[in-house]
Amino acid sequence: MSHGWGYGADNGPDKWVENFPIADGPRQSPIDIVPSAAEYDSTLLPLSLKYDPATSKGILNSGHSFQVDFADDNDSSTLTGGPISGTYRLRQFHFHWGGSDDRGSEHTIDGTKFAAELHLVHWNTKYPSFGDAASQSDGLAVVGVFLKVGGANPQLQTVLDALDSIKSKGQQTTFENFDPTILLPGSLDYWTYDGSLTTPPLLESVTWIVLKESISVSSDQMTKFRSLLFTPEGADPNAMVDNYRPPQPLKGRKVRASFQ
Ligand SMILES: O=C(O)Cc1ccc(OCc2ccccc2)cc1
Ligand SMILES: [Zn+2]
Repeated sequence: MSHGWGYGADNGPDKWVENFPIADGPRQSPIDIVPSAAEYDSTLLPLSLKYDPATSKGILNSGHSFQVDFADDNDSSTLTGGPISGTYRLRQFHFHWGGSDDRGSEHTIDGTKFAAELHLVHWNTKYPSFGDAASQSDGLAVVGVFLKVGGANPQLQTVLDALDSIKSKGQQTTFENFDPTILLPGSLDYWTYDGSLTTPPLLESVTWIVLKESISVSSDQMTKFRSLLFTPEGADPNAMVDNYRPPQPLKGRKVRASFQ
């Protein structure tokens, strides 16, 4: 049985290049964001995120993270404005987190890691499907939100309460009437740059939109993330922690800021 990619010593981020040579490509993600080196771009539009809670469908343990999936057969939940042109549909959101509160985010700010990072994944409706869009240079737009340890986050808790039902890889359950807007911080100021999926197949199809303002998460809530397993029911249990890729070389890319 081929040993699929993961986050362990034998199949983790340093090994991905063996099966996915694009891992050493020119626009890989995540990156370290250096605010003082980012360029304010006054032509960047405000983000417009319009989500319909009726589009949320279910929550799944993918074996790499957990994700909430959305119906994307119409324009009920979309991202427009910001650095992108046209309309991108919300497909799913998921998180990356650490084995302890001092690490877990994929992007970093001046080298600072956060405890976790939320990714809201959208695809460009100029393409017929998510799968088609995922292989195009302007196919995806991911909004990244840092989770900073502090007070408990009640809005996040509704998601965490569902995790007991999807402890093992492959488990899923319904997750309806959820509006991901409630997970967003007050400010939608952002940095943006051209990058990639942060997991295999590492496709260089993502316009990254990383919010400047974080949302809060308590240390107890972080413990809930770590109760998930990378492994399927019945296998030796392996805690789902440190499911993040470290920052990748910038290779000359510019990071733009929507704010001064
Ligand atoms: O947010 C991220 O981590 C980037 C990312 C976004 C979407 C995503 O979807 C899985 C997937 C995408 C394309 C092809 C196969 C699988 C996988 C990773
Ligand atoms: Zn992600």
